[in-house]
Amino acid sequence: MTPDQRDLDELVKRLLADPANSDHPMHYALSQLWLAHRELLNRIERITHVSDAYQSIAREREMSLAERFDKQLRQLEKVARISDRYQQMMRELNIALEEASTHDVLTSLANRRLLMERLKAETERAGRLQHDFCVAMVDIDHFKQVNDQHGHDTGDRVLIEIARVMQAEVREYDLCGRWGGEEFLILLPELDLASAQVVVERVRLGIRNLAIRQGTEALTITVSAGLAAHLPGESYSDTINRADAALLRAKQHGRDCLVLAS
Ligand SMILES: Nc1nc2c(ncn2[C@@H]2O[C@H](COP(=O)(O)OP(=O)(O)OP(=O)(O)O)[C@@H](O)[C@H]2O)c(=O)[nH]1
Repeated sequence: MTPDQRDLDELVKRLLADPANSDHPMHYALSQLWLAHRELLNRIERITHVSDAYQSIAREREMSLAERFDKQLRQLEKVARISDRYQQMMRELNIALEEASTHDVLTSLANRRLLMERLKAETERAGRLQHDFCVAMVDIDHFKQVNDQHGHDTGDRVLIEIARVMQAEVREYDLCGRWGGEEFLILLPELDLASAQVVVERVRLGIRNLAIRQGTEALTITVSAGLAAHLPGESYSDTINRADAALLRAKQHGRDCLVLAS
């Protein structure tokens, strides 16, 4: 509708609505004309709408086969890209979930669950292939004092640093894990007691040499450790218990040392 038509429309509406014109002899005729006019406009609008839809369908039909094929191909590519992104997201989520369920959040070391799985597998392998393996229990000395004197955040930093040294000092196929609060377990496959002792001593001295910065001072942290070689036929819990008993003796001997299990 043009602006002039709109003005005329408004004027007729006002004239018909004005009570002063209700008795005018042309009032009835004008109102009938007005209704007919509105009806006509509505019909034109509907026809235009249908015609637009029809033209768009006709345009689609006129599209060449190649164009339609291209369009469908583009749509398929889009769906494939979305699906690729979705699958990548799912893969990343799975990796993150796997990592969270098998690793300690603070130190990123193996958690107790992963340690137990590997201990079980190693015990079975040792039984099958007559391989040796050793277990070391490593516990921070007087860690409560570190927390009490320097705060929990510093305590956490100490745990992270110790984990880093452990990882650096063991071999690639050894597994370090956080067994409990300030207690760590090192699984040393295919090593006899004497060779495992060398590795665990290296870890112990590496931790001792850490010198963790705390304000102007450098904290010296020591650990005590107990080491046990898995005996043929024994369960991994028994091996851990013997390593734990050796650790207790290390604590009783004044800490900062490694004791071999009997
Ligand atoms: N900062 C921090 N502290 C922890 C965490 N887990 C356990 N601890 C602390 O570790 C300390 C362990 O204390 P204790 O069992 O008395 O052992 P300790 O002081 O190391 O003494 P010994 O083992 O006998 O040498 C407690 O103060 C716990 O709060 C942790 O994730 N972060």
